[in-house]
Amino acid sequence: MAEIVLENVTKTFGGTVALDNVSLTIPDGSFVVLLGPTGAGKTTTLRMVSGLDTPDSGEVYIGGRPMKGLSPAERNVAMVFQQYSLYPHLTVRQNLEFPLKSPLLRTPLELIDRTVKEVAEVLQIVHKLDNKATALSGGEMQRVSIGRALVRNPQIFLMDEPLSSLDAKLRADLRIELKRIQAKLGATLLYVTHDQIEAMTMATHVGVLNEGRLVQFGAPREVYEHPVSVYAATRLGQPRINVLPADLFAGAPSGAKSIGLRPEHIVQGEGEEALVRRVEHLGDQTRLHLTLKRHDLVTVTDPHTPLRGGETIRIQPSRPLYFDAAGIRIA
Ligand SMILES: Nc1ncnc2c1ncn2[C@@H]1O[C@H](COP(=O)(O)OP(=O)(O)OP(=O)(O)O)[C@@H](O)[C@H]1O
Repeated sequence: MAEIVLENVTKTFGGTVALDNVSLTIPDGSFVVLLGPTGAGKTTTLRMVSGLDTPDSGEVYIGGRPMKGLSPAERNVAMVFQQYSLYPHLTVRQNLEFPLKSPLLRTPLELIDRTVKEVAEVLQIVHKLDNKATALSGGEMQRVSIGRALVRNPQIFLMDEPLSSLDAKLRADLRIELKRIQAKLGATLLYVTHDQIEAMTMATHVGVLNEGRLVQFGAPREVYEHPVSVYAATRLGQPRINVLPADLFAGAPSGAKSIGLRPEHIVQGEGEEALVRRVEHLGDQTRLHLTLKRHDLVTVTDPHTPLRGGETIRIQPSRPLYFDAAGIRIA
């Protein structure tokens, strides 16, 4: 496996700057999740690493080697996309064998057999090896797509929203599976998602992109607890961080324009009076939707709270984050 380095990478399409001078080091064996809304530059970053596209300026290194001029095949990276890219007329076994049967590789047949078996075991699809790809469920098809990446034993895995077309239960199962596979192989994985739960649960590092610029890179907990800006703070956390005018509560430092309060960082019992608009019982937790001086906010509370809509409670911040007028964190 290998470290990936992007050094001052810029890519434009016509008038659109897709990546703006991005420098990023993806450590060997890490699971890096790129976060950002549509158009932030996530897929473009993957394409720069894969060799499907090339930077206008800057350089990509894999395992210390500059990648300029090297094709995707020469880079030894494997990609998994949101849409399964299986051959429908082939069996699962044939789909898994396919990447190894490239004449370029000249892989011995016994090795192909062994590798396919090992990968099928890891992905728990051994019993499906002789099924046609079309006879699989969506989750199984995506496992086979991931398997096609795994058999090649690449230096790097690049995954672009591989779980987003699956239902919630399968997504949750495959999240755990992917993390397990990555840990087992010690693979370097660069992963794009809109799903912040995937980011929090799988990533060793997250990279937050905003309009082609990398605005923060660090462990998910680090970005969650110490975001550099409102933008970075709102990328992680469900329910989202409450961003309110700083003067709603006493104690804001000078220059603070807004206060960021994670739902779990609101203490009940004393402080400002807030109206309970709605009590949302989710089973393992209960959310309170509150209104404080005409501002809406969400907090979490005891799952068995007796509170009901229409009541009032007192709240105050614990561990507040403060941001200036430009949204940059100042405290
Ligand atoms: N081939 C292309 N031609 C023209 N513009 C492109 C091309 N590829 C990307 N762009 C533009 O570059 C910007 C970044 O796109 P990119 O696909 O990297 O975003 P993204 O963060 O992956 O978004 P999404 O979450 O929608 O996939 C966008 O404004 C997009 O429209």
